[in-house]
Amino acid sequence: MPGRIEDYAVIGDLQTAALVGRDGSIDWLCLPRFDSPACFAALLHDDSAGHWRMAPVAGGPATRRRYQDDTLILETEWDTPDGTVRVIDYMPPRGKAADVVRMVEGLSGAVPMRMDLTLRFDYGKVVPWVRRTGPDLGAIAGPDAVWLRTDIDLHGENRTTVAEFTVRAGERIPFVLTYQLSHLPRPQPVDAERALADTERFWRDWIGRCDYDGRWPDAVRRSLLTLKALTYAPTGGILAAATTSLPEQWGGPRNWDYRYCWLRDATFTLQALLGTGYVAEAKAWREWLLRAVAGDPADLQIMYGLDGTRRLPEYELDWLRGYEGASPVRVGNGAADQLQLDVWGEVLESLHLARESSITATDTAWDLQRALLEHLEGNWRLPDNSLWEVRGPRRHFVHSKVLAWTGFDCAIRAVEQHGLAGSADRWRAVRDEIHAEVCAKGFDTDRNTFTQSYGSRGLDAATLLIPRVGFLPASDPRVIGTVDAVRNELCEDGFVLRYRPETEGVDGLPGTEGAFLACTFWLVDALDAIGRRTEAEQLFERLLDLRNDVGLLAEEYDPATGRHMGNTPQAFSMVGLVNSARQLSGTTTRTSADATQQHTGRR
Ligand SMILES: OC[C@H]1O[C@H](O[C@H]2O[C@H](CO)[C@@H](O)[C@H](O)[C@H]2O)[C@H](O)[C@@H](O)[C@@H]1O
Repeated sequence: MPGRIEDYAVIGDLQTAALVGRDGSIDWLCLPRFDSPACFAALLHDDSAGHWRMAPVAGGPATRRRYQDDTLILETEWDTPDGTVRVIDYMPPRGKAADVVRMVEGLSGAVPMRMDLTLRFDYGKVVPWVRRTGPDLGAIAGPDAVWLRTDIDLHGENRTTVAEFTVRAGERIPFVLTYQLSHLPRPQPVDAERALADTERFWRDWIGRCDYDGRWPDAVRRSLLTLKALTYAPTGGILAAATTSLPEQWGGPRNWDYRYCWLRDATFTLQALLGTGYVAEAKAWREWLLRAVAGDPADLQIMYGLDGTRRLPEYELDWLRGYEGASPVRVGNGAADQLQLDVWGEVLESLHLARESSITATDTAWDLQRALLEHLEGNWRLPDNSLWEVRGPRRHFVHSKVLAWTGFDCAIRAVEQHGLAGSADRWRAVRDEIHAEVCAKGFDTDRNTFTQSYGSRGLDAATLLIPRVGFLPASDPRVIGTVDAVRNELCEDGFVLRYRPETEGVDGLPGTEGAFLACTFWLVDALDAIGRRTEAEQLFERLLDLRNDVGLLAEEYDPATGRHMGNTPQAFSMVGLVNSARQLSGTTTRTSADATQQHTGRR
């Protein structure tokens, strides 16, 4: 059975990622890309949907686990009555093929070990043919082939490949699993020791470029490494998370596929990367963005595939029970076809941010921004699905309008501060109109808080972002009132819900969900911005305590059970950690909000 969501660590090669449980089982792996069908899908069913366990014969959770320094090399150790053993898991930088290496190292005594390898292609549906070919074991079905190379004897048990062996102190026994399209020749397996050194060098070089010198450096570096692991290197696209359908509600049906590039999530990620020295990643993201959104601005999508693919049809995998029975398991994401007005603002903000930093402007980027503004000018009055991608009726969401305001604000500053050509006067008029409308229709004067949508009684954690984008200064009583309202009415045990789903049935789904970790980081930032530093720090420390043993956060947290919920590891959450740490450390924040504050003398 799959472990708790917080039991999983991630390893990856910037094209895909595997989740490794505390019991030594890889329960999630899509090959060859993040968004390919999984060949290990036990996470969403049970072992029979594919898994790869490497553990002492007695099994059970590891005694301790850690990443090797600032790398994505995972070390899992068991102390057993026979001795101590370590399994080192890593995915070397991608050469011709994807490799997962599991190196079993004896630390003391002689530990009896067992390996169980159950390969099931197409998310657990397809049982491959498994054949021994020379030193390799090949598993082939349809387009896919996976090869395992090891010197240890293998045998079959109930459609699972098993190895039983003993590892003695000082021994290192490698198992190398390699993916290849089935019509291609058997791949050259990597040399496990050399691949380990290459993997270590890659991550050390990468983290060596980090210029973060604020507080909580270990937590920030681990978050950055995780964000990098969620980057699809061939295109520069940034994923929301490595998994699909980990539930936001025990038992479902709030289960979604996050293995795609959301413009919103990636914009937040870009801010975290740019603010910590990773300009190359930000450049790659901008180029990805320009390619993905090329064409008619009316066709801008809120999310794309890793390579900019537009069609992401949502369907259900009815042969999988779902994580702890939370069904359905979904692949694809219907939110791709939604109208979410904030995305125009976020794209404009991220391109502005790139311009404000050391990334050279291009004519193409400015042409795109002008086209997006033109579209937004004609459409900002429409109701939409909001950043929360509600599946209920469209509404006039306050956050969507605020982000539309942000889009115009960024463009006006591009003209005023960078001398770019544009209709600043017209944009100023639209910006002011949006501002006036939001303050008139989206603010509840009786309760002194912004609401989720015009005329609604519901609250929305996204209104915590109002001071961040510079829509109102943090000192404005309406901002302070909103922060207090969120703190008092939208928190469970101090952790922030996105909104209360039960209010007005806003998202069109049954049931409720956990606390949203990104929103809780936004509360940290907002508390700090309004001068309540101690409260902000206390909440931040509580969030740090929610990280699992290897520093990862899923999307949500359930205060009732103390468990992670939702897809993992999630960029939104890890970004929240980085940005809050930066803010509480007083490190320079290159967001447009800062530019606004400098520009208008606010704060
Ligand atoms: O709550 C319903 C929606 O949940 C998902 O969206 C959430 O995740 C996105 C990726 O991190 C994020 O950008 C968005 O703001 C979140 O609400 C799901 O992808 C949607 O299909 C679903 O409607």
